[in-house]
Amino acid sequence: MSATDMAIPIESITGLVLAGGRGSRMGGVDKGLQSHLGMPLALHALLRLAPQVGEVMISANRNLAAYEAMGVPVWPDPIEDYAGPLAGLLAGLEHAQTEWLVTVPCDSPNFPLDLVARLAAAAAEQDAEIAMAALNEEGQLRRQPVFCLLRTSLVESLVAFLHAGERKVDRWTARHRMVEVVFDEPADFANANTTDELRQLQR
Ligand SMILES: Nc1nc2c(ncn2[C@@H]2O[C@H](COP(=O)(O)OP(=O)(O)OP(=O)(O)O)[C@@H](O)[C@H]2O)c(=O)[nH]1
Repeated sequence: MSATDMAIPIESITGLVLAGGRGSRMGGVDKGLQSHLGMPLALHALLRLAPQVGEVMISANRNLAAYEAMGVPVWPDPIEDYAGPLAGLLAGLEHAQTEWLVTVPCDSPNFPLDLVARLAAAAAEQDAEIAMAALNEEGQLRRQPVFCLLRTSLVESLVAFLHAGERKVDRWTARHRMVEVVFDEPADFANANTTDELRQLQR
């Protein structure tokens, strides 16, 4: 079996676009709704993710009607005050009807078309509960917690973690069987944190 064979059936994976952040490095705007090549950034991520999974959803905390207009379910964080991407992940885990959930951020429109297949193949091969992308940047591996496939049965573990006031992704994933999946083209994961970075994505 090649590394990109879908070892976990596509129908058993829900895709979640994380768009619930503060966007403070972009002046507090709703990043997912910023225009990129004529479409909201979050819609790019959604359209790229949809063929890789069985169903898709969005995690957002403001302008919910604008996200709902993208035609998929939209869930606000179940924890207030912008607890970070883990809070969006919790919304996804609570609402997904499938065995697996995969997340992508709204601000990274060019992620690989085989992202989910590669994460799923690694999770199945290693019998892992979590498969997380890691970028190989000149020999340094940098984990990408927002590009992550995980079993939805982890929901109770995450609820307990967040309700204990914990917020650090690494501290939570360390409690579970996790496999890192290395991607060698960091440019595929370029994202827009600032207005300048958004302009650069458009080149
Ligand atoms: N649901 C949810 N998503 C979040 C939250 N914080 C960040 N995200 C998402 O996680 C991804 C990475 O977020 P960052 O770019 O690090 O954070 P941000 O809040 O969007 O932007 P900054 O305020 O500039 O750090 C983006 O897709 C965000 O929308 C949150 O509190 N809830």
